[in-house]
Parts: sequence; C-alpha cells; structure tokens
Amino acid sequence: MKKEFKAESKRLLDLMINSIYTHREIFLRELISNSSDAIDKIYYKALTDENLTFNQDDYYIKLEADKESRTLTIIDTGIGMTQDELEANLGVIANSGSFAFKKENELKDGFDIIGQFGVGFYSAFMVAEHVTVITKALGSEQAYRWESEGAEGYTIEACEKEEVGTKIILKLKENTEDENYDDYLEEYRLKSIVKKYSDFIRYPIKMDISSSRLKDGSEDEYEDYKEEKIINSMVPIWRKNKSELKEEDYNNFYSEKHYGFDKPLRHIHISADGAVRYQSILFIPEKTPFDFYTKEYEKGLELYSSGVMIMNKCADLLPDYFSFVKGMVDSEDLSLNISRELLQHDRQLKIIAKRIKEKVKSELLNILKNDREKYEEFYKNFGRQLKFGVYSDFGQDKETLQDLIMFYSSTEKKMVTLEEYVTRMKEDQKFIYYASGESVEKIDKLPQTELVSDEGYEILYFTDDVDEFAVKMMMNYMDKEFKSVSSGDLGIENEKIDETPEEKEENQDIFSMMKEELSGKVKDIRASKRLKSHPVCITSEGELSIEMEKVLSAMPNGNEVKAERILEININHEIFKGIKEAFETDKEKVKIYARVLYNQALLIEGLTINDPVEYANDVFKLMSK
Ligand SMILES: Nc1ncnc2c1ncn2[C@@H]1O[C@H](COP(=O)(O)OP(=O)(O)OP(=O)(O)O)[C@@H](O)[C@H]1O
Repeated sequence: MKKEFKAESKRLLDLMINSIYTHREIFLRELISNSSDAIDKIYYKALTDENLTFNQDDYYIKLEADKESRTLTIIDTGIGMTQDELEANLGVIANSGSFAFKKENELKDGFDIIGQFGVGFYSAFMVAEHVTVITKALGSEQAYRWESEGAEGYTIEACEKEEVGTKIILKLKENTEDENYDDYLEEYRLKSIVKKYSDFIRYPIKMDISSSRLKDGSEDEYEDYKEEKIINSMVPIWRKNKSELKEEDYNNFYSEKHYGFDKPLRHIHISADGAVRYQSILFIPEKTPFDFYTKEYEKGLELYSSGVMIMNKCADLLPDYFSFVKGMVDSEDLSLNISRELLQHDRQLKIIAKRIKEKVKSELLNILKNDREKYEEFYKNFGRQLKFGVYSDFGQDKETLQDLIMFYSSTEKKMVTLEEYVTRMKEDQKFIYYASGESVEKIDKLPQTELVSDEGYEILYFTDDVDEFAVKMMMNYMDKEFKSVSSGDLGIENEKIDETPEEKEENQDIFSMMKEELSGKVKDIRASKRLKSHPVCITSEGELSIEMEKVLSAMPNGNEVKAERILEININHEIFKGIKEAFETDKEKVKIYARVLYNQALLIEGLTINDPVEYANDVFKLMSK
C-alpha cells in the first residue's frame, strides 16, 4: 500500500526536486554521511556491549555504479532500520517545528533547505527518479524495503537481506540538456565527489575501480579488470595537521556536518597534548541560525571518544553565551561508556570546556582587533548573547566578556568597545554615560541626553533589553562607573543649570503644589540639572530605571515593578515662567500644567499615558486660557 508523505514533507520535497540546484552532487555526501552515522551507532554498540563482537573490517561503505541499469547503490554495514524506524525517519522530511520557521518563498534555494532542515536523505531525489532502501536493523530478523518515486508517497514491505545494514539504490533520472545524470555512474566523478566532501569519513568507502594489466604470459596484450579500492583517506579532518588543510576543507566539513547553511566566519582548530589530550574544530558561524533566539535552539558540540561519536550535542562544553559556536571535540581521555550524568562531573571534560571558552574568547578578540568589519557583523548576530552572558549567573563571567561587548556611540556614530570609550574619556569626565531607548534615532532625541552631550561627553546608546541589566551587573569598567544620563547625580557642575539657593527657596512652594497634584505618580518634582532646551523630562531614582521597568513589565508574568519616577522641570524655560505667573494668579492652572507636563514627559519617554482624554482636555484648556 502506498503511503503519503506528511503534508509538509511533500511540499518540501516538491520544492527540492524541482529547484534548480547547482550542487546536485552533494546528494552523495548526504547519503555517505548517513551511512557513516549508522556505522558509528553499531560500532559504538559493539564497543560498549560485551555481547557484540565486531571486526574493524566489518565496517565500511560501498558504492556500486551500474551503467546498464543506470543505478548507483550505496551500501553500508551500519545499524540499519526497523520497519518503525523506516516509517519515522523516511516518512517525514523535517520536523514541522523548524519547517514552520521558513515561508515557502524563502525556500527557493536547495542549499538552504538541506542545511536548515537536515533533509539529507531526500537529496537523493535531486538525482534519482526512484529510490529503494533495503535495510535490516541490528537485532532484527526481518529486512524491509522502502521505495519511493518522490512526492507521490512511498511503500514499505518485508524483503530478504542477509546482513545487517542498509542499501540504497538510486535509479538515476533521465539525462536532460542541463544535467547529465550518467555522470554519477562514472568512476572518476564519484571518486572526486568523495574526495571533495567525504574524504575524512572514518570508515572505508570502497568502490570497484577499473584498471588494466598485462595479460598473463603476454608482453603487449592488456586486459581490463576491476579491483575493490578504498577511495577516501579515512583520516578525520581534526586529526590532520593544520598546515595540510585549506580554508575550503574546513568549509566543506562545516557543510558536511550541517553545522550551518552559511559559511563559517572563522574556524578554530585545537590539537592539545597537555593534561588532557584532545582535538577540536570549532566554528563561529557567519549568520544567526534561524532558530537561534528560540527555545528550540540547542547549544552543544559533538563529542567523540577516540574517533567514535558518543554525544551529538554535548552542552557542557559550551557556556550559554557562546552557544552559537558549532563543532566537535575528540578525546582519547574520555571513556566511551560515560553517561550524560557522569559526564557533567567529568574533570577532563571541564578542562576541555574551560580551554574552549578561552580559545573562543581569544579568537573573537583577534577578529575584533584585526578585522573590525567582520567582528561588527558577528556582533550584530550574536552580541545580544554575549550581553546576556555578562548579566547571567550573577555576573560571574563579566570579566571574560566585557572586552567583547559593543555599543553605539553618540559621538563616533558607530559601534565602539568599552575600552575605546574609556581610553578617550575627557580628563574631567567621571563616568561612562549611557542612555536607554528603543532605537538610536529615538535616543538621539531624548531630552535627558542634552547636558551630557552639550558638555561634549560621549554617550553609549542602549537599545537592547538586556543592556542596562548587563552594565548594572558590571558596575564599572576599568574603574569607571556606568551612569545613566537619567540618573540623579551626573557628576557635572553647570552654573547655568544648577539652582541658586534663592531660586530653590522660591520654587519650593510651586513644586510642592505640583507634587500634590501628581501624588502617587511621581516621587518628587525637581529643578532639572540636565535639561537645556527641553522644558521637562522624567528620570528615576534608585536601582530600577524606567527602561528596566519597561522590560520587566513586558515579561509574560507581568512584573508589577515600578521605577521611582522624578519629574524634572527646566526652570530656565519659558514654560516655567508661565507656571510661576500662574502660581500667583491662577492656582488651578498650575495643576493643569503639572498634569500636562507629566504626561508629556511620559510620551517623550515612550510610555503610555493613563487618561488620554483628560490629557487632551487639559491641553485644550491651556490653549484657550
Ligand atoms: N544508511 C542509513 N542507515 C541507518 N539509518 C539511516 C540511514 N540513512 C538514514 N537513516 C535514518 O534516517 C534519518 C533521517 O535521515 P536524514 O538524512 O533525512 O536526516 P538526518 O541524518 O537525521 O539529519 P542530517 O542529514 O541533517 O544530519 C537519520 O537520522 C537516520 O536515523
């Protein structure tokens, strides 16, 4: 009976089969990589299960090309699949969650599809019109045959197969003007594809290779014969010498492993011979994985013990703030049998994790120093993660991360590091100033930044939710304290703005009256020490800023925290003169002023006002008075 693919799989499969795809040849890489994974699984079992004995020679992958029937067959001695596994693994292309992330029109390019969804096996349909999978699972008596011609569906039935393992038979598509599928039956072509993408596969990839030799007893007569040969070098790339490897080799490895659909921004190749022996290849991706900032994203590195993969995503090897790092670690000093729980406490693993953390940090610093543009690109994608790192775990990693974070600068008009900021601070400047807001454009217009900007000080713009929380955790950098431009004491003396004692005395009563009108809304009303041309602004007192309040109250369980608001009034502004006048002649008007100014300050700050109708009426009243 023919079964249909799950709806999403069908759409995806259609797209893939019909996409004009320039790298069709990678279907072989995908199938070989699946075979290699399947052998890894059985090999691992054999090493850890006393009841199983296997010889190294038992593990291999074999390619068979038959020109007559136009089939290419990939055979492996891996773990095989049961009927249920066939159904589960080859009946659904991608798990629907990840598929939902991409809209159909974004799926034009086949490369994207493969990289992002791990639809490895289905790439077979880029070259084959009919695919047959014959497989027998370890420990199972019965073998099964899965067959499909693409989007129409598939069948599964019982069949005969001697040995455990899987055999995939591709009946190649008819040749077209653009593509000569017969090419995939040619020895030289298959050999070169294997060399290019699968050279380092640890198991032998065998193929019958034609040669010719002198006929027995003859001196000039040759005969053709076939001989089985291993066509890959089998040395894993991480065991090779760095000097032997080219950028391209690392890039191929990155794609082969499906670490990402992009090209890596940087690779790090570690070969350590110290207290713990291990090799590692790490990648810093160029682009943010599509699910990076979602719950679905899982950090981790592949973990191998002496070349055998023991864990797909070992999370303990990476701190959360470097969760974007992809790659693998292979160590001879780790036990094959180690369980997840034990691994967490493994001393060796801790040493490796620490070293990886340091390496990634120094590589990032290196990019920052030598390739600023690249770093800024990286930072755009993953900077938020680093800032979360500063903030989380009570700031225990702030030292590691503080030199890697950047903010937009008011004076430089670009991203700058904290070190750059501090080293060009003015002599009399006491603090590292920052202003928080939704975007650079919005912060540019904030009244609170006026004085600090006018004094010629640089201001860092905090546009990410996490920013202010992160610097609160850091407290200072190179002994300089962070200071919000909205905070009470800015450490700037300015005679023109500061209230004289007489003024203070004089304004006292006005402010008290306004404060009474705004009771419950603001903690205090003061003459501003930062406003020059704007009449009013809101600032906060204490640990919690208005921006932080916004972030916290936007959280799902609606934190009801409120910043302590201070209404600051520019006593040198025309408007304040009006208030003073009203205080003498029309006390009711002072109250209206208080309400209007408060609401306007909220609006400037990007906060909502409680009663817009009352506000509008107040404004009308002032306009008509
Ligand atoms: N030769 C094989 N032997 C045993 N199982 C296989 C074989 N080929 C595929 N499978 C099973 O089918 C599943 C689906 O394969 P597919 O290539 O579509 O995705 P994947 O290998 O899981 O993901 P990715 O290709 O992104 O690593 C595999 O995870 C594996 O369980």
